[in-house]
Amino acid sequence: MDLNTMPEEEEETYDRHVQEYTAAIDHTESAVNIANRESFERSKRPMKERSEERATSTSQRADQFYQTTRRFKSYDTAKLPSGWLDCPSFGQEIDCFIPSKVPLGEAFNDSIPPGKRYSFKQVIHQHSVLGRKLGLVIDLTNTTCYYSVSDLNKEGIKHVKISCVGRDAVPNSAQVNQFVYEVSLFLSRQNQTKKYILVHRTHGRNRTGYMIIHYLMRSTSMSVTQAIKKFADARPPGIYKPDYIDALYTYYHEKKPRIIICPPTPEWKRSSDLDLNCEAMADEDDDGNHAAPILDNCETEAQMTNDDVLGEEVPRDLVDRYRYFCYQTLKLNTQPRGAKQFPGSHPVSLDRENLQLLRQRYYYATWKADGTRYMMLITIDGCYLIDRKFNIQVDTSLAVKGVREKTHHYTLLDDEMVIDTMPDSGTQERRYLIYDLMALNQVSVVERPFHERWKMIEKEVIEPRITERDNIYQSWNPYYRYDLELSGRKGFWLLPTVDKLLKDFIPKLSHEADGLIFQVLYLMV
Ligand SMILES: Nc1nc2c(ncn2[C@@H]2O[C@H](COP(=O)(O)OP(=O)(O)OP(=O)(O)O)[C@@H](O)[C@H]2O)c(=O)[nH]1
Repeated sequence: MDLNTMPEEEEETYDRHVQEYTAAIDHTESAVNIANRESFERSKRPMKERSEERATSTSQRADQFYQTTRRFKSYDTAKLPSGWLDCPSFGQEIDCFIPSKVPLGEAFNDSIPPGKRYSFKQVIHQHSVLGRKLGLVIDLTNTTCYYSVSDLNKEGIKHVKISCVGRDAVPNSAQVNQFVYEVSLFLSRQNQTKKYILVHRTHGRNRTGYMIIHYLMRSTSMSVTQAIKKFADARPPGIYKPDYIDALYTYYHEKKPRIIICPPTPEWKRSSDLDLNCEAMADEDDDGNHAAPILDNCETEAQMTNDDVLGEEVPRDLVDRYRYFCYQTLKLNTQPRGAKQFPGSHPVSLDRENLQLLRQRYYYATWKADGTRYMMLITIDGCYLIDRKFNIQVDTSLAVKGVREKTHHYTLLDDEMVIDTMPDSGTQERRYLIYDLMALNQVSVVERPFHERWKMIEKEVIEPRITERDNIYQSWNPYYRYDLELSGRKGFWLLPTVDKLLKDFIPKLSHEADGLIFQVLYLMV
């Protein structure tokens, strides 16, 4: 196959334009001679070099061709997304990703000179020439008017739409999570043949880069700076909206180094943003350089409450999968989609009838922190909060992957979210007080005695995180803001020391306590 071969329907128009083109330009060497000479020289070079050269020479020819054909036919480019025509079609591969501008279907042919067309027919063709097989297209535009997915369906390429609404906003966490989820799902189903994922918004820079960088952050140990650079190298100039870059640093708890300079808006985008009066025009499916809407720690401003809705929505499939995992971990029988009720254990009141339980078992005591209970599921894709109604939301202010060599995957904790009010300043801070561990890296530990589980919280969750924090500070990523992670293990006391707990400890707490909890240590024999 050859990149120089256009898909069938275009051949006729293409040929006609080529004839017009060849007639219009002045040649000192005949076309046949040039073709023969080039073909001879090409045959002497290695295969890969040849196909890359073909791609370049095609685009050079297309450019010349476009300049010339413009003289013969006028194309109504006003219908195109601004800057689209001159924006390079796609970038280098980044692992399995190919960042791309939006392919435009045949309905746009009257607006695009043949050499500049970029529909899915060309996309598929061009990548197959480069030896790449597309398996998935992730469309981040907020419209369906650019192309029909029928060409993709015919080729067995999956199409996923994640509509990124909102001119001013970086994609929200739900959209980011859906992106990461779709990619992970796709990759987990790959067989031997590597298949690629084409990701596009309108021009394939800001939102496209933002999403791909999120995936890199969660699946590798790169820092934000490294991931931003990797994307920029593959798809120059990379993300050029400062707000998007800031949002990535905020999201992954990294301080932005001073040397990070946001590239200027590319020329092809700038010139298209000016109307005939040289006034800046608004984009139809892209956004301006507005303030980043989310993720800054605005919590300090508003008064926090236990009833605040924390975290952001996650895709439905993921909710079902995580619910089912909770049921399996807690050894409750159910079908994958039958997990509907919150499965966590619940204390019973210490009434007259239950008092005898204190004689049958050994207990630890702890204060009943007055907050909101969440089970917390840590996966490499993020930290999920599971509330008493069994809703599952992702919380971006909690531990996130991207800075760790090794992270928890499917570790399930039980905790109480409390709001601590600092005695001196009166400022509020959310804290997650972990009081139980149900699964450690996919393995259920509910059948182990509580004192073992409690030790495991310290050994497997808290201590590695502290070590990691120290490594992060000392080594390659001194910018990671560990202080934004607000979790700790809840303290437990042996029953004989309850008096101390009541008189000394509880009065000094920075949050409310409304009683005591007795936790079974093990049965008395
Ligand atoms: N199991 C357990 N629960 C705790 C602990 N600290 C606080 N809690 C909270 O206490 C709740 C159980 O208390 P109950 O009074 O039986 O239930 P409740 O009425 O839903 O709780 P509140 O809304 O806090 O009044 C749990 O669901 C947790 O939210 C702890 O250390 N262990």
